This record gives sequence, structure tokens and C-alpha cells, in this order.
Amino acid sequence: MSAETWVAPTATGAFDATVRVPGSKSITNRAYVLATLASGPTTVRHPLDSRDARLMLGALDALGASWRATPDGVIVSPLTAGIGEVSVDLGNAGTVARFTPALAALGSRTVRFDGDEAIRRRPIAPLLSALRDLGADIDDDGRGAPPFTVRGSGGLPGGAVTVDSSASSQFLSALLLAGPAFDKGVTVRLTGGAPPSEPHVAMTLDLLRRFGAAPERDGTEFHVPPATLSCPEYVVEPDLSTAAPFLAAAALTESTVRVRDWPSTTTQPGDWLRELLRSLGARVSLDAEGLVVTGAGGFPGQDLDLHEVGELTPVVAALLCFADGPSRISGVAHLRGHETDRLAALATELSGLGARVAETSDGLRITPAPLHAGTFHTYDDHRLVMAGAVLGLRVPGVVVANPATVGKTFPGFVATWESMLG
Ligand SMILES: O=C(O)C1=C[C@@H](OP(=O)(O)O)[C@@H](O)[C@H](O)C1
Ligand SMILES: C=C(OP(=O)(O)O)C(=O)O
Repeated sequence: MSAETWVAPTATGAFDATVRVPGSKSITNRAYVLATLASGPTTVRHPLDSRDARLMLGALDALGASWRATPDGVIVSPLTAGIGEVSVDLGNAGTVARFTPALAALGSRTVRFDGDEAIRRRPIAPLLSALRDLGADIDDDGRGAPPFTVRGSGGLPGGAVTVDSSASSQFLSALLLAGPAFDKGVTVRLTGGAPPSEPHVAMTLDLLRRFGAAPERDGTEFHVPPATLSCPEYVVEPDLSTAAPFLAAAALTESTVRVRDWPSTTTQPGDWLRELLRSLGARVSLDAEGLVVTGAGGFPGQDLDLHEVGELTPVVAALLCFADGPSRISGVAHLRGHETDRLAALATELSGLGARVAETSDGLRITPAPLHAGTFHTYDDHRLVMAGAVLGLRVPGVVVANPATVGKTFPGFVATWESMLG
């Protein structure tokens, strides 16, 4: 692999591999945020160590929390009071950009938030407006995206607020995660369409409960009363969305792939992959060791609404390029505000390798066609690197640009992928 490109390896036959994927980004970064609001230290075991997780720890450090690494985890100590001006680097991490501004508003520092060029295109206005309604003092340039500055005033009254979370479930999750620390807690009523990524909302409620809060939900209304949080130890599950390309590999090469430590119950959206792979004819079984998937060869085109599991779209789109007929992906208009405009990027890059892919208003239409060698550009999007790897399994000469960008969630992806193929 050169630094700039990686020729994704082609499978020469069926294989049998066992894979370990790192901790869930979404769980790790929620656990870190809640740990800073707890009354004592939290040991987060098996957390993700990646760019997004480090950006979160860097942000929490700037905001006045402290942490230290242990051999199998990170011990996070709560936020402390402090004054002065600090900066938070958001990189291109949605969880950092959306989950940490409320923490800044609860503190006493003046905090400037900014990051990569790409984060300056990702929506945040509905969240900033809800935080202002809850008492936060925030300056922004009116574009509805970073940069922005939060002037902490030592606490927030909280109370009732409405938010349109249809562009990202992270707006809602951000308000709920900070809810226990507001004087009056928070009552959030959703306006606009249903938030995407419903499992991530369930994940937020689950972690709040694990830290001792008592969130309640009644349809589109959520209530989080004030609470003293505590969770001396939290064990992070493997990231099931990171597992997606490995499971797709089993499906595409009639191989067997075991993903270790797949949880028997989880709020992660990646658990839906079990259902998808079964509908593609794969054999899927879950036992104490993990998930085992054996691919079955050809599969029909699919009509998939991915609204609840949008982050899986790049890998699923790559997989569907090998279906026996056309497929449709819908419900994911919000992917235009992800790491990149994922619908445009996937349409361009999959078409560039020979597939017939068209953008729709909320998804993609994919008509399989013989694919050929070429460069697969990745737009600083970790999940496009994973999609390129999946394509390369069946198409010799797929050159994945900027493979290192996969370090957002899995710095060891290329090495693990190559060792899976033996
Ligand atoms: O809360 C979270 O951890 C996430 C929520 C989802 O965001 P959107 O609702 O913006 O899609 C998901 O796509 C992202 O990868 C992680
Ligand atoms: C949308 C994603 O990330 P983020 O946490 O930056 O929103 C993703 O990982 O697919």
C-alpha cells in the first residue's frame, strides 16, 4: 500500500476467517460524554481507539475533563470548573460536533468549535437553536454549520424544547445526553420528519439508563429528568457497522466469516445485517463466540429503506452491485450531510467502475453491470474505503484512494482485511 492508494485485494477463492473489529464509535463516544457528567470516574473498557474517539477525548480535555489510558480501556474523570478560552477540534466527527457543545454550555469556558473543511458543510443549526432555547449563549456565522463559539455560564436551566432532528438523529441524542445535567432536566419534542438512525436514539436512551438516568419516551416526546450519574465501569461492544464489509465479503465470495463477540442483544444498527444477509441467502448464526456468516452465491436485487441504518449504505450499495438484478435504496436523503454527500459520491464512484447507479431524491438505484478496474475515490469518508474494499474482492484493479481515511473508525482496517483473505 502506498500512502495515497491501496489496491484492494481480489479474493482468489472461498476462505474461512475469524475477525475482530474494534469498539463501537457511537457507544464509545456516548460513554465518554456521559462519564464527564458523572459524579466519579468511569472506566470505559474496550473503547474504540480511532480518529473520532481521540477527537472526542481531545474535546473533553479542552472542556475540563481528564482521562488516562489503561491496558484495556480509558478512565474518564468528570468535568471540572475552569475559565478562559479554549478550542475544540471537531475533525469530521459528527458525534463530537453534536454531543460536546452542550457540555461547553454547562461549563464556564468560552469554547471555539471548528474542524475539517468537511464538517463546515455538515448541518448543526437545529441543535444550536435548541441549545439557545435551553439557555446557551452561542455565536455562529449563520451558515448552520461549524465554526461556532459557545460561552459557558456555569450551568443551564434546561426545560422544554422542540427540535427538528430529521437531518441527523445526533441533534436529539445530544440534547438527551446532556439532559441529566440541566437544572430542570430536558423535555424534547420532535418537529419535522422522523429522525433517521432510530437505533442510535435507542442507544442514547440505553446509555443514559446505564449511567443511572431515567429517560422516558412517549412517541415523539422525550423527557430526561435531572440526575446524578454514575457508572464505575462500562464495557463497549464491537462496532457492528465496522463489521459490515467483512460480512459482505462472506456473502460475495461464498466464504465463512466469523465476527467475534457479536452481542446477543444490542441497540447498534449493524445488527440489522443479520436480517439482510439471511435475505441474500447466506447462512447466519449467532452463538457465544460471535456471528458466523457463510455466503451462498448469487442473490436477487433488493428494495431497501435504510432510513434507520443509514451509516451502512456505502457497504450495502457496494454489495448490491453484484446482485442478479436492479436494486433500490431509499430513506437516506440525510446522507448528503454525512462525511461527504454519500449519495453523490457513491453514484459517481460506482458508475466510474462500470455499474449503472443513479441518485434519487432519497437514495440510489443500482443496476448491476460488469465492473472494471479503476480508481475509487473516497472523499475523506471511512465507509467509502470499506465499500472500495468490498468491490475489490470481485473486481481486480480497484485502487482505493486515501485508504488512511478509514482511521476515522478503524485504523487497522487494511491489515485486518488483508489477513482475512489470507
Ligand atoms: O449517534 C450516533 O452515534 C450516530 C448517528 C447516525 O447519525 P445520523 O443520524 O446523522 O445519520 C449515524 O449515521 C452516525 O454514524 C453515528
Ligand atoms: C455518519 C457517520 O459518522 P459521524 O459520527 O461523523 O456522523 C458514519 O460513521 O457513518
